[in-house]
Amino acid sequence: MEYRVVIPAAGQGKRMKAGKNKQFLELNGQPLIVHTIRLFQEDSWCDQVVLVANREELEIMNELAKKHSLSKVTVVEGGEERQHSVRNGLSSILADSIVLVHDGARPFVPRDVIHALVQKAAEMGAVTAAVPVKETIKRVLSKRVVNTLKREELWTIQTPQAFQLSLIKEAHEKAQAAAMLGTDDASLVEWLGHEVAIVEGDYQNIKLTTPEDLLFAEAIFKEREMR
Ligand SMILES: Nc1ccn([C@@H]2O[C@H](COP(=O)(O)OP(=O)(O)OP(=O)(O)O)[C@@H](O)[C@H]2O)c(=O)n1
Ligand SMILES: C[C@](O)(CO)[C@H](O)COP(=O)(O)O
Repeated sequence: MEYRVVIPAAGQGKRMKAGKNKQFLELNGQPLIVHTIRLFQEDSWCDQVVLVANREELEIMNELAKKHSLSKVTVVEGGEERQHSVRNGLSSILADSIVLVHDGARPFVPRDVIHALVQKAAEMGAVTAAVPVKETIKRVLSKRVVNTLKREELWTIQTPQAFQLSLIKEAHEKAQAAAMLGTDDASLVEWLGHEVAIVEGDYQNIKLTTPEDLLFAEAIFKEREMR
């Protein structure tokens, strides 16, 4: 099977407090974004990697791709919010196909999860990786518990999310026209009224968001080296 992937990497990484875009943080000897791109560069099913970068980082991203022989990469400019960055990335893909959207900040997604998503998207049009919530989740207002949610119905949503290109483009265009902002791409498809399937992801598929996530990342690299 074939797919393309859009990788939004045009954030600021403010919560990481690294003083620079976290995509450039060195992890296990290579920048975070290089680890993430490699997942797709090395996957024979992947035809193209659309890397979305900040305007002032376009050149450095192109240089990184060249230096690390990431030949599938095309770099495009990002936007104000993640959603705008993904929309820009999608608009650079013309031929209808299966497209994945995957955060630049998630370097650990396993290949079998990627392939399961591609297959499910071909069948259903829209699918996201997710893992069951492990903790008890309560709704809280003004530091008072409102109620306890049914844990068996709660899933933590990850990327990749996989779509038929025409469907996710329609969702993004309509969301843009209605000024609707979602924290992920699947929520725009839900908002259109289209069903979104779940493929079981992986608890190691963390998003590097805050400084303690770097400790978890180091541990995952170590564990993988020992396999
Ligand atoms: N305008 C934006 C904002 C985010 N992203 C990307 O979307 C992914 C998930 O976002 P997040 O982890 O929130 O990254 P940042 O926005 O960089 O982090 P922060 O919110 O802490 O500034 C990241 O790979 C980030 O680079 C993007 O391409 N364009
Ligand atoms: C897309 C995402 O990674 C799914 O968990 C997440 O919603 C991104 O959210 P953030 O607000 O950019 O951290």
